Amino acid sequence: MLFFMGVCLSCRKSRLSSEKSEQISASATPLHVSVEEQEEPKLGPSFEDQDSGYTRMANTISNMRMTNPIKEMVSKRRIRLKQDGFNLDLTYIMDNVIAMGFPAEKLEGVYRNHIDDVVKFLEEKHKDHYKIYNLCSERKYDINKFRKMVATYPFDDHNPPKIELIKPFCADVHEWLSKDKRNVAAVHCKAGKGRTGVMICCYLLHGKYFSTADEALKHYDGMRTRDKKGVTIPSQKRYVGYYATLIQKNLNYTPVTLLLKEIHLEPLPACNGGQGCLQFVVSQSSTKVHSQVYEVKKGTTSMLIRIDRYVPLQGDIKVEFFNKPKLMRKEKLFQFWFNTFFVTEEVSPAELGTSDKASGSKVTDRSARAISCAEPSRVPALGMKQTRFVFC
Ligand SMILES: O=P(O)(O)O[C@@H]1[C@@H](OP(=O)(O)O)[C@H](OP(=O)(O)O)[C@H](O)[C@H](OP(=O)(O)O)[C@H]1OP(=O)(O)O
Repeated sequence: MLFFMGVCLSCRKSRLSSEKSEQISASATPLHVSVEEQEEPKLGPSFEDQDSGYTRMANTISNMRMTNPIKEMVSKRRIRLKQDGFNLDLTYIMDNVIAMGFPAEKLEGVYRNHIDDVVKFLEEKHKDHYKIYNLCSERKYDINKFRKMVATYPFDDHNPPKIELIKPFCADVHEWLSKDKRNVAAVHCKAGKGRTGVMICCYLLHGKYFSTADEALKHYDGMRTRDKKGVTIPSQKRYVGYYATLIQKNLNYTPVTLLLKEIHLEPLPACNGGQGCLQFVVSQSSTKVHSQVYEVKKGTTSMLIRIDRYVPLQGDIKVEFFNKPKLMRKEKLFQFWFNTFFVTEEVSPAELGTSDKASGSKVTDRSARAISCAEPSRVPALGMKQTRFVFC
């Protein structure tokens, strides 16, 4: 069985939301200069191009003192680059591979890397030899600031990429880095931690810097964060593992169709004091393909969900579980991603027999496959949720 440890998705209380950021005084401007540095900072060329009062207010020590602590608070345990007057949420994972936070514009640049500071850093340190990889599906910026050296491989926050996105990304980075030994790849998403880590780890496997997903993840986690918690979401780690499998076994990914037959849940989410309604939704390519609601009786500790009409699934599959109390809004409990190509564990006749007995039907298919996933619940008290999907 596969067990993955991860952070609780619901513990996101320390977020400095964009709404909050709008309340920060416009005099708090983004600068790359550290608090310690006493001389007047030099700003990047494109920053100076902006003829606004906001820009003119930028060069004061008090502003630096104001913004760097905010940036440091927002970047939490990510390792920052503090060097030569720069103070950026940016880390070298390898000599030529950088992970960094979103190059933000306007007021968001007060609490994240300001795009002009990132431009200035890259122009100063890697002039004509940098290429940016934007992984955010939710946002973009003016690529002219980076001389149009920006490639996008978008996917959603807190989710793994589509499996088909990984190889082109790795091939692109590899081609770029192979062109000139001075070239660097600067990869970012929003925080430059989870999604960035997934893709960088895949590249580290692709480039044969590491041979297993665990080694690549361990390297990334240690380089990017002080608490060694870089890629923490189990589904994201699972996809790094998938890419490692493709490389280790020299496989070409091809979509595989499986029929979803059963879902086993243990322990059961104890919603509403042990009873309630549990809904699960299965999606493929962002389209809902199956949804069921189950009543959970008090004292039930596990559940075997039999799918009456087997659901054909192919490729990247997302399964979400919700607590759906009557007359109240449903609440997401946890979710998993897996890809059907990698569902290879054979189900023993004994396991099929057990689940079969429960339903009273007869199963003769011995080539059934299964995958077990564990994901932390979004409701912290519910802990890790172990789910097993059985296919035929
Ligand atoms: O792990 P956390 O709790 O720091 O979550 C990160 C988020 O911080 P939050 O706690 O929501 O303020 C963080 O959001 P903020 O930068 O804090 O707005 C990102 O969503 C980050 O994902 P990615 O690196 O952009 O793929 C998130 O990282 P992942 O959990 O997706 O790895």
